[in-house]
Amino acid sequence: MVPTGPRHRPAGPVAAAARVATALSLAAVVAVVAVEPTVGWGDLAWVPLVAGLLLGLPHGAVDHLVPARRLGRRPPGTALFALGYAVVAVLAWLAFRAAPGPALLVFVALSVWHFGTGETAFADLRAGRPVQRQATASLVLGGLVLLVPLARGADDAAPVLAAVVPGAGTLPAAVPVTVLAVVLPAAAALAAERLLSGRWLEAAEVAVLLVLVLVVPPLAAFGVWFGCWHAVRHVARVLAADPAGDADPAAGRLAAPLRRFALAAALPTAAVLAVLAWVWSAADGWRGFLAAGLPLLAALTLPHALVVAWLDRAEGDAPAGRGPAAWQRVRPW
Ligand SMILES: CC1=C(/C=C/C(C)=C/C=C/C(C)=C/C=O)C(C)(C)CCC1
Ligand SMILES: [Fe+2]
Repeated sequence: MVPTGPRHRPAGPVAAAARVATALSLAAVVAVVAVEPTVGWGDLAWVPLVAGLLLGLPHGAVDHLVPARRLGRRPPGTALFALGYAVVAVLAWLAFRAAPGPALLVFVALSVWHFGTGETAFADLRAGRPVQRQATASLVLGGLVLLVPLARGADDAAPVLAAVVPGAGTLPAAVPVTVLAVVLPAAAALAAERLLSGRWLEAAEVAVLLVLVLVVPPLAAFGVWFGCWHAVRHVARVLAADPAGDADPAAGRLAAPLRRFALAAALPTAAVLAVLAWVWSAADGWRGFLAAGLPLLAALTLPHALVVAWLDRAEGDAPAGRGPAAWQRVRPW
């Protein structure tokens, strides 16, 4: 697909998908927040976590097709790329098995970066700006949606972490306190900065996320954010890069691109679900399921984060109107 337009990628194909994704993600988060002061999540707080993790699975399922869609590659290139993707995932899984402690730290750091850059990239595209690197904002946003729930939910996460990293001691109590003391004021400052620069929707979103991570049981907060916010917004970007061209998404017709996405995502998602079903059957409750599933999640996250980082670079470096040559400069292989 060759982008067109004078200065940067037009909001066209992204705009409709981004609007729907914004509405869906905000509605889901507000609904989950509303449950807490009314009926309360109580003992069911693990449901949004596990459901959110499962719901979020397909968002990475067409990663192996993204460069092909962007660059118009033919199947042999795509097959090779999918193979490389799988090799990176297997290597990450082996690293997790060999050194779970350091691997978990790297996984959390990578996740903070991936979640934060996902937020800023989506906001840029939605506003019709080229994707820009915003390191501080990314760290703050990634910290807000992952580190704050982990810090607030340290007691819930402890048995999972103990199972993933056998023999590791408990985290000093100062760690979660420091995380909260740094990330929460930083997020409030980011909301204020966005508001002062006239980016009121982004400011409101940071405020909504602050309420989410402070009000809802922490791991449930992370689950709904992951499945209904991060994944939904990423899928919107994928729909905008629909292989059939810009016409459908640009005209706001999302059903056909969504169908093509669902078709392409079905097999990889089914394969991961089959592995997870086996993990669930062997696990003793949801904590055991998480402990066994985390290395798998981490393994899939590494190639996923790399592909999305490439996509961000492509959507920042290859502004519209420069033709395929501009895209070739940012080929991933
Ligand atoms: C450590 C830990 C968690 C961390 C999950 C992470 C870090 C998920 C990252 C996923 C990514 C980056 C997906 C890519 O799109 C849970 C399950 C919340 C709870 C238990 C302890
Ligand atoms: Fe992701």
